[in-house]
Amino acid sequence: MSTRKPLIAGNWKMNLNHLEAIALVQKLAFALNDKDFDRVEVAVLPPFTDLRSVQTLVDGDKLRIVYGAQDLSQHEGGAYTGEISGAMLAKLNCTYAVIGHSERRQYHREEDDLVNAKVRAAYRHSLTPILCVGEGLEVRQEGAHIAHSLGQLDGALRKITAEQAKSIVVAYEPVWAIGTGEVATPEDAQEVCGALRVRLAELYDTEVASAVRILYGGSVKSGNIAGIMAQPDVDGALVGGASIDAAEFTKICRFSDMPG
Ligand SMILES: O=C(CO)COP(=O)(O)O
Repeated sequence: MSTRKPLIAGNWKMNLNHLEAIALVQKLAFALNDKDFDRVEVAVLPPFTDLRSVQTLVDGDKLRIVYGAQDLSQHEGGAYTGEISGAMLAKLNCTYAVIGHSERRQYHREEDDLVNAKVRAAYRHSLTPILCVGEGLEVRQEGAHIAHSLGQLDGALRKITAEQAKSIVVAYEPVWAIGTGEVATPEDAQEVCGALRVRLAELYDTEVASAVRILYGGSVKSGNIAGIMAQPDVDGALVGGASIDAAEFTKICRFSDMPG
């Protein structure tokens, strides 16, 4: 039995303004209790414009929900119009920063070098990266999904020390399962998550490999979370669409009560 605390993280993507963000976090705080937070770490990942409001609410009401950003700049500051720095996110007490999400790789042409630079920027500001890896449909059909995901992991972790790597969160998100309703089977998720953990042991050591939390993401719902969480190398979920529905996200956080 692993000692890794499960993490259920809601990636809101480009949904909900700051007022809607407050309403959703309030609903989650009302629905979830101390027993839930003892069992599972619950994180929300709202748009940048919501973070200050979420921080104020979490601080003011001493909520046990943690939060983070969906991206950050690799730069420290200066003439980078439209970018948000790690220092700015750290000042808002963000715990996490999502890095290398497939939507950024696809629509913003983020490659492994940039992803690596962002991972390093996150560590400079004591933010925990939620590093996303995962293959598209063609790669899966060729049977190259493991090599592809491991390649993205290798690329992202260049120059990252064992001490740093120990705290990273890796999210395996097969692109063909994102927002499509096409969920990978629990065995598909385990196959790649297990391979990612073996690679962490090769890149570092077994201490790092057994400390790192590896999440699955892609059409996670209350109806499929239990089977996914039953896999030995899956330590949580990165939830998209279902994370902006308070009742549904609450059920996902209570995955141990859901039918498998
Ligand atoms: O991309 C995802 C989370 O980062 C998954 O999105 P969906 O849960 O909407 O498929």
